[in-house]
Amino acid sequence: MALGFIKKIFTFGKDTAPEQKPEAEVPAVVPDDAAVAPAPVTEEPVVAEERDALLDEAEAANPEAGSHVPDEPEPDIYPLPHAPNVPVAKDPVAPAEMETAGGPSDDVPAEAIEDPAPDEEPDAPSEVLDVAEEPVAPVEDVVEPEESVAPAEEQAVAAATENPVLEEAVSVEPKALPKGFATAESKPVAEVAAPEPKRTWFQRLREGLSRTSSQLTGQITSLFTKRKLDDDTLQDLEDLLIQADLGVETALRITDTLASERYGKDVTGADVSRIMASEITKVLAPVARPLELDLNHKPHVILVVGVNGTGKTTTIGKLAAKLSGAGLKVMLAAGDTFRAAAIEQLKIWAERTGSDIVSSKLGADAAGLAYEAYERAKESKSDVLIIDTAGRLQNKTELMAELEKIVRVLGKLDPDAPHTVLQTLDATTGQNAMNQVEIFRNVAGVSGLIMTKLDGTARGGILVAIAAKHKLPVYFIGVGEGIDDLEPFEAKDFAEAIAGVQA
Ligand SMILES: Nc1nc2c(ncn2[C@@H]2O[C@H](COP(=O)(O)OP(=O)(O)OP(=O)(O)O)[C@@H](O)[C@H]2O)c(=O)[nH]1
Repeated sequence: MALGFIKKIFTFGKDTAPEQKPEAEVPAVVPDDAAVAPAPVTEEPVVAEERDALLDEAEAANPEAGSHVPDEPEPDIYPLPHAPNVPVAKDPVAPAEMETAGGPSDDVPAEAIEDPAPDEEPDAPSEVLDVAEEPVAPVEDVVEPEESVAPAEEQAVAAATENPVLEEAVSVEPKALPKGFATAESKPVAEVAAPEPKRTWFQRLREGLSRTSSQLTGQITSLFTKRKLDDDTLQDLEDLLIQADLGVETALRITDTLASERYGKDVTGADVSRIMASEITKVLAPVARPLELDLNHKPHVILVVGVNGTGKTTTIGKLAAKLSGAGLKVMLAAGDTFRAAAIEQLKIWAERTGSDIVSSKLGADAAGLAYEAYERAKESKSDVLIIDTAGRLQNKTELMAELEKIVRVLGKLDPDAPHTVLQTLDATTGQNAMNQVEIFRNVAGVSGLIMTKLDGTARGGILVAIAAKHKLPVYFIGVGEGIDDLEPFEAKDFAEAIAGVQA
């Protein structure tokens, strides 16, 4: 086992092991032990100049972007342990609790950080701007110089060498990706842990989609009761499928196949469900793909976008847990500078998952924060940088312009960055998800999707219509609020759940 890897794992000391419950107060994100506290964030003049020039250039390209935020973000970096085999806490604080626990910062009026409901249009509150324009408070969280970490590191290495349990714990290959990810070189994904009993999440998926499936199968059964398959029943069936959000294209695939097999004959609900499942699987199979990481990039940058409340921050936490659990060094960037609670929430996820985090003040320039995060991730040789963004509605011109600016700034740092632009879709949304994909695809170049909340009262049919139209990869599905409730997307499972076919 490489000594260097052991050192890497224990660089930040076991005092900050991820099992620790986060304190209610925000500073709990930073290790208590002064010996592992982070180094003061100092801005090198050359870097600052380059950044400012780049941001100015990006802003000149689109003056609307970032015009409401201050020029100088003040990123704080919170190096946290990233021991790959240290189990992460199973039951994260529910985000609602997190918001309460973190609470708004004292200097921010409560109304400035109110989370707009998903369907509301979040005007940038003037209070947020006021806060952004206030003199910047001194950096609260300080990074300890690297040298001071050495004794703890040595102790940890010694402990690992003496302790067979620890030694075993650090012996897993750091680059074994979790299920659902792949690298360009090796598409097949190695499973790093025994899979959870499939029943658990699959059952939740089925329950979530049961509203769609039971309604649909009930209507189909009554449609074909004592009726042979003719043009009228086919038309009625097509209407039902379209009402279930499956889209015209897939509805026609299903009715065509049914007609070719059983025209003029008796048809049962089971016949239709079987054909539905089969045709939906054909539509979804090409998009059920692993999230491919190009680890030559260091960092591989994942930008996470989507409408408010679709599950961006939670999904980032779940992804970070999978990646850091597999030994990858992960950095998170709290680019949702619009909402104080979102920053606190991401800090908690960083601590839980042993990821590093870069954050800035509420209302800071998100593109500037993305720039800083990239630089920090590069310096610290992070494998993956995941950037959270403010939830925004697609009709908010200035907010969408800000998102464009983030993409442009990252592109200047690495022409291929962001390497993945992930959009989260809320499965309870229905048809509106289609518009969301169209618009975010144009603005941010969305390269893949994650559908969340499939454990709720989901309306998953729209994912089939989106797959048929956009053919964007669907990497994972969210089936709960917990850290492990993110599953690789499987076309057949999903299709059968929608069609109400028994597994
Ligand atoms: N049941 C369920 N809830 C989820 C899932 N994913 C996220 N949530 C919940 O959805 C709510 C919103 O999630 P967030 O991660 O805060 O969403 P966001 O997109 O970051 O929201 P903004 O910060 O407002 O833009 C939270 O209560 C999450 O716990 C999921 O897969 N299932």
